[in-house]
Amino acid sequence: MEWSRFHRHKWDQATTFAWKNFSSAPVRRMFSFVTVLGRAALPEDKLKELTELTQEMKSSYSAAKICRYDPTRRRLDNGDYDYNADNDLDNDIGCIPTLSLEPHLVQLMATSRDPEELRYVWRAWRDAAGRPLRGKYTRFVELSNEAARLNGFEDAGDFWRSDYETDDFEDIIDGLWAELRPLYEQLHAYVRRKLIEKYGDTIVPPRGPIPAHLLGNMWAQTWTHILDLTVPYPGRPSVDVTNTLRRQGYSPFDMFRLSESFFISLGLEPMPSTFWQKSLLIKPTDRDVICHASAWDFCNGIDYRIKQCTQITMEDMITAHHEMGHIQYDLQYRNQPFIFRDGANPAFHEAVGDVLALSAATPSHLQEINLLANVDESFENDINFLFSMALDKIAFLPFGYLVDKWRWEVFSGEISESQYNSRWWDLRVNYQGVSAPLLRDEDDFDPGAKFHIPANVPYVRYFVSFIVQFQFHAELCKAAGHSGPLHRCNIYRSAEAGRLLRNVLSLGKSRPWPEALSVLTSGRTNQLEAGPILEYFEPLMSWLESQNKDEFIGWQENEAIVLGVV
Ligand SMILES: CC(=O)N[C@@H](CC(=O)O)C(=O)NC[C@H](CC1(C(=O)N[C@@H](Cc2ccc(O)cc2)C(=O)O)CCCC1)C(=O)O
Ligand SMILES: [Zn+2]
Repeated sequence: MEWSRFHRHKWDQATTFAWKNFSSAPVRRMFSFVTVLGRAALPEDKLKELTELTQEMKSSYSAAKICRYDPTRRRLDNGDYDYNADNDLDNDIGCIPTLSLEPHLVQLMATSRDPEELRYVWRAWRDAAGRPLRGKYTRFVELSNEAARLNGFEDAGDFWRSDYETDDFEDIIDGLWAELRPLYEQLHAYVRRKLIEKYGDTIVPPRGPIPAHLLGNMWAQTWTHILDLTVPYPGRPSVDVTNTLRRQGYSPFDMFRLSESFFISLGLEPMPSTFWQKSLLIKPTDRDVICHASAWDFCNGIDYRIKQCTQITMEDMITAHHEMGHIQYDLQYRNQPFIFRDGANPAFHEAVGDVLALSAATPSHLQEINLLANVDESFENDINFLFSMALDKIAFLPFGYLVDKWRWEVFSGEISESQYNSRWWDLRVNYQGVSAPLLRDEDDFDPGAKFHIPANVPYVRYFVSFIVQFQFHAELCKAAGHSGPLHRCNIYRSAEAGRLLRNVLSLGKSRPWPEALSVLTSGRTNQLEAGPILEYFEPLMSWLESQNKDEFIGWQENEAIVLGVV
């Protein structure tokens, strides 16, 4: 409470100045930030309630566990799992919940190929993590909106969108999605066909949405874990180097050192020594921690840490780059005035690590660091690589878009409490072409089963990051003197690329992000553009269109197969 009283005092002081007509633009900019108080603008008792609510939701989500799948358990006559059936543990709740999201359920959703087990895990997680939050969330929305209004915003969504400093932000996002949707639909149609080959068309509808439990991820947000079921040209060296990492005895520490060496190769900052002493890179066995990876700036120019329950997988190697990208950005703007020590906009902060990972994940780079046997640059290998990148970067786009579309509409009141779950599934079907594998109703709270909703972390930053990171990639590749297809570019060891990146990141939030984009592109543009990501995936797009020529592109909602319907 101390901090908010201090903050409020500064706020009272700052708001007494007629700062809006100060002559100096940087000073005006500083005042525009320091006068936004956020939730501390609430009266003490409501601030306390909101803080406690957020904490309760976060810890409830992080502690959620489910029981092991038991195929022998009785079934209801509609084929549904009987959650109340007694089983050999014959205690009153029928089982002891022992499986947590990380690493157990992440692993199960990625590796199980049993639709029944997947459907059980998918539902049990939502029962354990989402349902209990429903009531709390409504009160949370009320208090968040009250705080936003005290800061002069319409509602909490308006407050969040103000980070992008443009009043037509939603139109910009809609426009980018419209440009990228055709590529997403081609990928969706191809993956659906492959899943029909695996599971049959009684589970996967040939002209309908894909059931969410079959896509290798608890939220169907990235599809990299079903690469084995969908890879265009099987039997070639896999770009998923998980097994090689394990065979070579990589530790979590080694994976973070690998990521750091990429940053250093560009002339960027090494991790400070305290980073290696104080980061938590392995899930502790003696206590419950919030395993959702995170990067922390302790705002003293010395102490920076990552918390990640690291598994030895390619996914976690990429995540290590992502988290270290946050720390690198923190380091690059540490000499800015405190109020400017932030990303030019939230998406920039999310893009940094992913930009380096775009180079680090290339087959040529993986060969260079002995994680991949010699892979010839054949057409088939190119398509396999682009396809695996699309399962991450393209599959994610509609999800990255719809999470905050849902939240903005809840904050604005367009979605009332009685519509939380039905509107969530409207968006999931319309934008993602993904459906619930079993009947859902308003006792469920499926949005709550995704970390960022109980943790109150905005999400559209990832949608924008997945687009802007390709703008960064294109410009850094140009600076590195790359010629040839964009997807083969690897900026490793390029001092020129490093210098350009440093020029952008060191600005922090001192200039509006269009100016940072202008620095990145040497004045060519200051807008978010889908061109680079479309250029990167162009070879895959034409290949998919030829593969899909007899395929039904898109999905019809009424074709959805929803089990649990008698
Ligand atoms: C103090 C604090 O909170 N710090 C911030 C960072 C900062 O603001 O400085 C922070 O650490 N945020 C945590 C969050 C973690 C992750 C995440 O949530 N990812 C999204 C979306 C996504 C999916 C695929 C992908 O390749 C990239 C992103 C998800 O998992 O749905 C999980 C692993 C990856 C990133 C993060 O690092 O962004
Ligand atoms: Zn991030």
